[in-house]
Amino acid sequence: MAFSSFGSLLAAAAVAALLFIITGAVYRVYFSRNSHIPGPKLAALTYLYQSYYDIYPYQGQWLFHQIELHKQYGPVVRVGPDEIHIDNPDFYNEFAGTSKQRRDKSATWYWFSDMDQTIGLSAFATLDHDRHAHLRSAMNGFFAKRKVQELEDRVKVHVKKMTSRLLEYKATGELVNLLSLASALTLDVISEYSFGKSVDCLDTRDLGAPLRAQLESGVQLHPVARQFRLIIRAMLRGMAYASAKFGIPKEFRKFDDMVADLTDPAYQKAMQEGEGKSATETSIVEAMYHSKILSPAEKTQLRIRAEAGNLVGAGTETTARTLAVGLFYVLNDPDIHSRLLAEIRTFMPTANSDIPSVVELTKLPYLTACLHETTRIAHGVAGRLVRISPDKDLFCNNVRTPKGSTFSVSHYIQHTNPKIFPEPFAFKPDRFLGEKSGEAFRYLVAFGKGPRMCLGMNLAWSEMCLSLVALIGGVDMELVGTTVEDVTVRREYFLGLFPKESKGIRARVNGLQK
Ligand code: HEM
Repeated sequence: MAFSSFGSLLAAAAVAALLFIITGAVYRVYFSRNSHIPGPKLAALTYLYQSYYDIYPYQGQWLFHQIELHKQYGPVVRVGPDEIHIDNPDFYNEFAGTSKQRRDKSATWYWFSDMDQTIGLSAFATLDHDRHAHLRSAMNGFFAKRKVQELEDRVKVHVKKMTSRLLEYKATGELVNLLSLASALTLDVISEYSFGKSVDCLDTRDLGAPLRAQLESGVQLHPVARQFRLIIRAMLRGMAYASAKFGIPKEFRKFDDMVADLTDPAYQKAMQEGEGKSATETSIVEAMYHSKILSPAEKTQLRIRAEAGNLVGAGTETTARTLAVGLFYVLNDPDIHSRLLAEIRTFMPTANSDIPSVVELTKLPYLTACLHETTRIAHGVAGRLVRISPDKDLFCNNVRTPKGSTFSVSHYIQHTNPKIFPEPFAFKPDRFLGEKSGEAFRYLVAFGKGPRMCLGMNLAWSEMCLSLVALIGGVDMELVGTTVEDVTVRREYFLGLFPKESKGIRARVNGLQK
């Protein structure tokens, strides 16, 4: 008798659980705040729908699936239980917000937010609009145009080293991988900017390949961590604990450990300098330590380390990929190459001449157009950018995005819109020249807009501009066994990755440029 009543109790509990799940599912799909938005029912039901394209059986394919969804459902699509994706270039400013139009970030997407580990305490990972603005204001000055110009000679030192390094390939006859070279440069520059000391990848034989591999495999964790947020957060915390307590498993924490090792001396130096130092700081660690905006709790070594780590993550592959893709397209088209070289020669008469300043180079219209077109076609940030409007509903194509809901846009989709950028997969710098260029400029958003736009835009521009001029003006090289496919984004992990089977952007160096 007791057995049978226990059995009935179990059965009743199972029925109740099932009813709960079914009711929850029906509510999610048909009655929740996003139920009026068109999209696949499965996506409305569970984020596992995204994982199918992001993790298994497909990998890094969600971006491309979104394009298909827009073809089927229109410009506003429900792509998750609480996520809406928007493909309407005229909506971009609404998406980005302003200092007064608040835009939070979503905890689902920014799974690492608030963690002591990784970059969780950085401004980038801060969900709340106002708190983000406060933390970011302590770094704005260091990345402002004037400060980047002031520190331009530092970038030039690395660019010159890169050029010399490239010329060494002539002597050995070995092919150079231009993406590895560009990544070495950007890592060297951003580490010096962040910590006051470069990691000097350009001095290593493999151009810092292990460090790059860490960064590339790190980004591939994101879709998994978004889906299994709690598990991955717990694992990372556990690893940090195990690493601190037993010194293992360090393998998984190389990047964090490297950032910690680099932050420490810069932080100690700032501490020794004491409070109230004037604004002549030479690293972001120092600038933040001496910031008058941040409170002592916001200046702890742990938090400053998160900011510095984020800068290394954000400032390396984005810029390196963009630069390498730009180099590919220029070298791949003899007309573009000779037109650009002729223009560079007006400011840099020989391969051995000094590299002009970015301010001077801004006067070269074709170079500037090549750089704009490069940022469009390279997709430095290919994945969707995600926001929440906490105070107000937003409207796009008469569809309401409820306040509090997560919504996203994708630069890749905007930059390959054929109505704005005809023949979007062709490299055409001329679209950024002349009277008809207004439209292209209006919709070019490579660095984002609004309060959360790229912090490192001026630095990235300076690195790319000086490098393109130094390499095209200084080195005679040709592509070998590299096609457009090798620079085409085929996998998206926020960064746009090239095909797995690609052998890289390879070039032969013939010597100094004529
Ligand atoms: C071509 C190169 C680059 C591109 C295309 C690019 C693009 C972007 C984009 C689109 C965002 C906005 C992300 C979002 O809305 O969530 C962003 C944010 C950011 N970028 Fe860049 N970036 C580049 C280079 C750099 C460099 C060199 C740095 C180093 C300082 C950097 C640092 C950052 C930081 C710190 C953020 C977060 C800003 C915030 O949340 O306030 N980026 N970048």
